[in-house]
Amino acid sequence: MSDDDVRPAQPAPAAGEEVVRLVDLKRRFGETPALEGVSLTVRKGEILGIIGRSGAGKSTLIRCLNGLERPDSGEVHVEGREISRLSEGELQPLRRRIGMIFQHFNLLSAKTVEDNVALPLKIEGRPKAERRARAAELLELVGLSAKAKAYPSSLSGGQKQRVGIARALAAGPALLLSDEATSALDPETTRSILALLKDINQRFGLTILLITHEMEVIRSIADRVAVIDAGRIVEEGPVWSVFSDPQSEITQSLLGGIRPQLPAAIAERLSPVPGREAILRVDVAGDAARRPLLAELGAAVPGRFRLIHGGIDHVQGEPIGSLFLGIAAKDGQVAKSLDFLTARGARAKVLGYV
Ligand SMILES: Nc1ncnc2c1ncn2[C@@H]1O[C@H](COP(=O)(O)OP(=O)(O)OP(=O)(O)O)[C@@H](O)[C@H]1O
Repeated sequence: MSDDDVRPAQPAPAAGEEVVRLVDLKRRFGETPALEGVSLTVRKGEILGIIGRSGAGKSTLIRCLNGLERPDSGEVHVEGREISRLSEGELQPLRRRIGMIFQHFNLLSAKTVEDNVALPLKIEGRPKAERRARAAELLELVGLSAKAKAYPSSLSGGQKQRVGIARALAAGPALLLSDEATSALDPETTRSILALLKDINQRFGLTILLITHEMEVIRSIADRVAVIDAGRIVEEGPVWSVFSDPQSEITQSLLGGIRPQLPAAIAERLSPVPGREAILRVDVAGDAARRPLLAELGAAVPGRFRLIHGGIDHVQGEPIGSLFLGIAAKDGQVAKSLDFLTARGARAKVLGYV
């Protein structure tokens, strides 16, 4: 299919313009605050990941964005238009500017794959021939042309989500909202669906806002990440930057599974009382992660040290990493090593002693 096919039917904002802007969004359910003043923007062509634990407010945020929920206060701008006070009738055309994909796919079981994909166009009253042609193009895009006449029950989870993606793109949306779209899929299928989303984003400049509770999803495809906790955005920034230096406890905890951790056998023996060997955590990003830091440390600071665990990863093409070092706690070697590593742009701290 050509680039024109996924371009929105109405004029879209210029590159870098805000597709979504939320301003101080608040929503309570009785005594329960779901959103406590959320402000964020999504710019054209970017993939913003919103991550948070269960109950953090993610679904409420999405529902405010597509007009299914009205905030108590604050503003929801989609393509420059404030939508939070619009009537149902006024919301209908705007909802077409937002495609959605869901954890459980939400396909109609009594309709064929191609009819599911064409459904948004049928609702718009577009002619049958156009619907057929568009469904065929989209099914080709998601690699499912052979399944056009099949019913959803005969598809795998990954195939169902591909149909969901094709359907979400049918009306040429300005924004794709992904609500835990890979949470029900196995890791390999998850990777293929995320690769498809990234491909669509890069080829057509489609703006994507994805909601997830998995950092791996953010790491794979998002440009920016916003961490939501108890109805507030607690941290936001480019993915590599947040991953390399997470500020909030919740972000650190969400990253726990994918950042190197001190091996349990050593963590259990760790003591705050200075002993034979100091255990250091050294976090590096950008230039500090590109240099031969350990060789330089060995040459600059005399004494014995060992690499216990860690490595360098690449996120959005930026090297970031965490290293755990054991350094002999004598002759000032620990203090000299800390000074040296800090001067080289690393973040180094003593976790304890063994
Ligand atoms: N309709 C509702 N009535 C009452 N409380 C609600 C309602 N919707 C959400 N809440 C509450 O608001 C808070 C935020 O819920 P929300 O569903 O937005 O979180 P979430 O991050 O999407 O969680 P999950 O990942 O489990 O879906 C929770 O405390 C939830 O119990």
